[in-house]
Amino acid sequence: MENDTTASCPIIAITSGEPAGIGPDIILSALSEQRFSARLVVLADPELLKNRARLLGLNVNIQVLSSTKEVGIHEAGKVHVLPVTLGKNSTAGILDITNSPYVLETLKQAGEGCIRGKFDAIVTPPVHKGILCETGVHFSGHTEFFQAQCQSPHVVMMLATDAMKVALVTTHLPLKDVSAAITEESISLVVNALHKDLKERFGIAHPRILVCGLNPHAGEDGHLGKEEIDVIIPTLNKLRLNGLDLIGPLPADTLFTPKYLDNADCALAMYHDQGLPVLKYSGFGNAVNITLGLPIIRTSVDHGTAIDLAGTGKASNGSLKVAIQHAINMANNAKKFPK
Ligand SMILES: NC(=O)C1=CN([C@@H]2O[C@H](COP(=O)(O)OP(=O)(O)OC[C@H]3O[C@@H](n4cnc5c(N)ncnc54)[C@H](O)[C@@H]3O)[C@@H](O)[C@H]2O)C=CC1
Ligand SMILES: NCC(=O)COP(=O)(O)O
Repeated sequence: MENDTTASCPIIAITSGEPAGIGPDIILSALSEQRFSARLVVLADPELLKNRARLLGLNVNIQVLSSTKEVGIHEAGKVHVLPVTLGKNSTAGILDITNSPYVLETLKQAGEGCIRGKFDAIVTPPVHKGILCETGVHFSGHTEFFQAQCQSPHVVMMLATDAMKVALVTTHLPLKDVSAAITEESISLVVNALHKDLKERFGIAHPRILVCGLNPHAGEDGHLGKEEIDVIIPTLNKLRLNGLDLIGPLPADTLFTPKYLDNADCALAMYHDQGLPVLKYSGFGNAVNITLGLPIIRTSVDHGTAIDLAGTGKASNGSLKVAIQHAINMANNAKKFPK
């Protein structure tokens, strides 16, 4: 019976994130404080976790495994680790380029394990994009990393709190490049992927999506920008012919008000800083970041590496707990309704 229960629990891979950031701290505290109904395995250097637990004064039982077959159902205070070796001992709060290959290796192993069915989902604590880029690789985010690894034609970044969901047409793009990236193709791919996953992964039978304009006042009839008239409105009209329930484009400053949000399932922003500040204002510390459109399940936290808090015990683990729980729920749903 115990074995049946164990086998039916999803295996969730948790990467360590940037070793000098708060990733190790929040993994240790979250897995100590709460029991999750899943087999959790952390891809990390065991010494990093042991050192950080000592620094934080956390009494955690860190068990190093050689295979996922050894992972039992999570118990509060126990951390199962599949070892990945750091380039160099990491000091909390001090970024070191020597450890960038380690960070990328944890992501690579997590993605490969998920693609091969060894893991049911990945949860990623934050990485520091800058220190990864300094090795010469272009790393703009986990979203794009897993998109490339899974060879997915298009993915969608969506952040969610209990109160709202916000998805993005463009992800980590310099602002000067956003307008050119708002095309019929990009909007259609994102809207279709979002609609599909809201139905299949979130059980929303008829998703209603609010769509932001790009310009102030959604272009004010073309007087404050033409992207709405030239691209966004015609594309939404075509998508509506397929039965999609799309409201907009609405001016982003009024879309994010209860009148609209209370009557829709998700808001779609045109770019990162149009949508995410609102979401973070409403629920920073308790939101989840989910990559839609991948063949695998990936969730993440709503915050960055918070280098200033690493090793201090002041980092909140709220978002990581929400990200782990979402990954478990999505993995259980995927088992119930295999594609
Ligand atoms: N999922 C990921 O991998 C993400 C990575 N990042 C990366 O993180 C790095 C730092 O980014 P910042 O813009 O400084 O954002 P940040 O989220 O690391 O820090 C912003 C502020 O929030 C505080 N904060 C962040 N997380 C907290 C937590 N769990 N508990 C309490 N306070 C918290 C920090 O102390 C700081 O004052 C960048 O390299 C960025 O690219 C940012 C967002 C997500
Ligand atoms: N603001 C969210 C963010 O930057 C996280 O990006 P990703 O690493 O999840 O792609």
